[in-house]
Amino acid sequence: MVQMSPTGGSSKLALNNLEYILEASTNEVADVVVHSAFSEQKWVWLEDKDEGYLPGQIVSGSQNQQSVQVALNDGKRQTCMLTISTGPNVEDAAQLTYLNEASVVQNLRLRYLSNKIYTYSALFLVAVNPFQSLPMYSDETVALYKNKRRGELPPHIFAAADQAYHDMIRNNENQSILITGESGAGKTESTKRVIQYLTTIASDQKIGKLEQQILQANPILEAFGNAQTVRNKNSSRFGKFIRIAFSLGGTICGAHIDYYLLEKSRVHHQSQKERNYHIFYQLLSADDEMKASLLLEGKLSDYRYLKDSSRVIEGVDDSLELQKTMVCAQDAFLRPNDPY
Ligand SMILES: Nc1ncnc2c1ncn2[C@@H]1O[C@H](COP(=O)(O)OP(=O)(O)OP(=O)(O)O)[C@@H](O)[C@H]1O
Repeated sequence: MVQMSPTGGSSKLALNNLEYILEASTNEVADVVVHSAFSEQKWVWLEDKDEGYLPGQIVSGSQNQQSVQVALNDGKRQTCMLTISTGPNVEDAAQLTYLNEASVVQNLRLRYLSNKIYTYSALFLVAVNPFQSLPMYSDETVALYKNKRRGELPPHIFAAADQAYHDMIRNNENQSILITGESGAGKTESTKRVIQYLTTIASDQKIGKLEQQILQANPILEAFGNAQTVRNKNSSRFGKFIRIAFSLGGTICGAHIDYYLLEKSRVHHQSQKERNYHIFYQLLSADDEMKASLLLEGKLSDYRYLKDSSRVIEGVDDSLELQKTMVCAQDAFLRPNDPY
């Protein structure tokens, strides 16, 4: 039974990914607390003085309305008034009082809206793609996160990289960082930030700009393994396993990139809004001399594997990209014994 009381009170309800405060009006609910939806059927828990928690189901009401009707299992219905609250904002989703999909998503959303794109979820770090350049990856930020314990500073990809580095040194064990997410989520960007962090804190100054050397392999890998898709104009269509080797003293002494699972079917079929691998468009944008040396003739529309695809990527000049690929390829051939 739901207790009725003449005094006012407030309660919380998670609905449609928003957290509401339910306010009891004077002669309605008082100690009724609706905590959270626990399924997509808008089931809610109602706190009850005698029974603890009672399951109820929202039978009418929406975000735009002032109240919702909650049906209890004993057939009674209760009207609850709604006020939208801003909801939780915690650095670790594990700290949420009510752990359900709605409150986790709402927490990520609120943090994202104030440019806090990183949030812990117990052992994991969740990154929300900001799709804009945020001033959070400077050398000063790297220095700030160095040797810090988790929790001392806000969640950050640098904190994850620092933890892996120190666990390796402390336990003398190999460490792995798994970066996963759907296409366009920001995996490649996160990988670059991990490399940036490790090469900054663990490089021997005599060796030079390690980060640049490791990332220098990117143009050639991306030319042959990346393509424009509807989700990401520079989507990696292969998996990458990057191994960074450290000396016993903790400085980087080598790096190796393994690749796997190239999306081969893209070579012969692309949808109209997507492209084949960048390299094809880059080569066809080359000057006449280079095209002749590669026995390339004609335009994109003359090639069966390219003519039905999207042609250009907004903001990308394929001939400039070709130059970067060429520099990268020449570097690789000119320095075959370079450990990096
Ligand atoms: N932390 C970030 N800061 C700024 N922009 C970002 C960040 N992460 C991702 N982006 C933007 O989102 C775009 C897509 O990210 P990215 O290429 O890393 O995704 P991905 O998960 O590797 O995708 P795919 O699986 O398709 O290769 C990037 O080109 C970049 O513009």
